[in-house]
Amino acid sequence: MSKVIKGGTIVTADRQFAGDILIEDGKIAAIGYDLTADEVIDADGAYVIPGGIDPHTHLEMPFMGTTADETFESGTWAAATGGTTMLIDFCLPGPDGSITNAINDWHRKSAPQICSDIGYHMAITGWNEQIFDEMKTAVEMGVNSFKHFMAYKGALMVEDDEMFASFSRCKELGALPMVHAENGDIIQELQQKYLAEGITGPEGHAFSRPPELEGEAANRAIMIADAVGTPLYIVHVSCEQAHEAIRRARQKGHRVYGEPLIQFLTLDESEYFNKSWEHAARRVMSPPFRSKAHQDGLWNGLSAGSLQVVATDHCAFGTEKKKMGIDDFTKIPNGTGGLEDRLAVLWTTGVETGRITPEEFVAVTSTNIAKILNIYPTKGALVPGADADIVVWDPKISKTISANSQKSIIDYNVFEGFEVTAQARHTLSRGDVIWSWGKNSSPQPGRGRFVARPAFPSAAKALSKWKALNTPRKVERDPMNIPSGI
Ligand SMILES: NC(=O)NCCC(=O)O
Ligand SMILES: [Zn+2]
Ligand SMILES: [Zn+2]
Repeated sequence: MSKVIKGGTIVTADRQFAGDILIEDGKIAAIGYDLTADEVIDADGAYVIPGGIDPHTHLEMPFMGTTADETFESGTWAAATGGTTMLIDFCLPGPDGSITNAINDWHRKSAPQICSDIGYHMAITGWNEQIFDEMKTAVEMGVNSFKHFMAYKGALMVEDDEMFASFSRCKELGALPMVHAENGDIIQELQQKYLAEGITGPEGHAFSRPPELEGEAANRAIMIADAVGTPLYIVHVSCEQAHEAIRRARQKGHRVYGEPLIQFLTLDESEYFNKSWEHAARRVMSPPFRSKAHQDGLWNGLSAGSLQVVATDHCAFGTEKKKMGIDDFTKIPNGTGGLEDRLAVLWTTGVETGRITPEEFVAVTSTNIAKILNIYPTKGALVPGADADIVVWDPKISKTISANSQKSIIDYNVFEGFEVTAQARHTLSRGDVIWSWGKNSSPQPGRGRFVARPAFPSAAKALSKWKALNTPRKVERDPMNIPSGI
């Protein structure tokens, strides 16, 4: 059965125009005027945008001795109700260290639960021949991005030489290396320092992870990627120190991408000084929320193009699990929520204020990451042939964000009380309407699909060519000009 989305203003990453979108067999069949179909979806007075893609989630993440509460079912459903139609989740190696087994484990967990499409990044948390070999298999399984934690010493953290080896393997395979950029060694020292001083509350989390430690690690990761000759994606950029490193690298022609979180654009470190332990602990994530002084730079980066993607790092532990750190902030499971509210909060604080345009909104919530991860234009685009992952985005539907009414499974919301002035009137995933505002939509677990991502995004190919032209070469000397040995 064909559908047509009629009467809306279509917004892509580069323009806005009035038009209709015809959908057939889960794909966009045509974009034009006065199109007809079996079913009409009313977009009158609304925008029509590509479904949001959130490239940074940790559903059911085993972490810090527990597991994140947000499931693949509740997480993909909450995301869909907020206009996000694809998540990219992080696979973590299990006790056997196998990354291919980890990918299959994530398939086993996610497939029966997801109501919309999913992709994976693979975490590299050590280095050995098995990982070297299995990275090739992972790429063949449709995972073309590999995450390196420079923090979480003793758990997920890798050393510089391991990153160099893994980035080199990424280059060989045409895969994208990603980093969590914080100096894990110094964080551990500062954690012990503040605990010894009797600071055990969530404020200690912020004190022990100053922005300088993120900036240093961002510079280090950029240096390693440049030495190898590969692009680099820096996740959850929170501060000016990291953003400045990215700007400098990009001005030198390095292909470095930066991903601020919707939380970092709108919330700040004062949350950690709240007198309620629970309020503060619920907001413990890494890197921590920063002072307001950092927010303007992140916003400017989105409109200037030095930062490309707004994500959420949705890693949601309920309050009961946060209490694991009641006497020691280093034991508070790190992570907050955000995937349900990312688009509405960014639209309200960004587009409605004029900080970003509707086109930039589409770019940073969908199109840019689709290009970076090599799934454009199947995803992140409104063009014939693309998957019909589409949102009728209604700027006149407003709501007050609250844990009491959210679809997310956890018992709090870091955006509690935010008045947002835009919502998904309809969310379509591969042409199926999976959410409609004001209707009693319910999740359809298992209808989502894994989206395999081919390797060799164009940036990696271009960089390889340029590096090959400029690589250091042996100087051929006439033996006559070489002094004989003494
Ligand atoms: N970010 C966070 O606090 N938790 C999730 C794991 C990570 O991304 O570092
Ligand atoms: Zn991280
Ligand atoms: Zn993360």
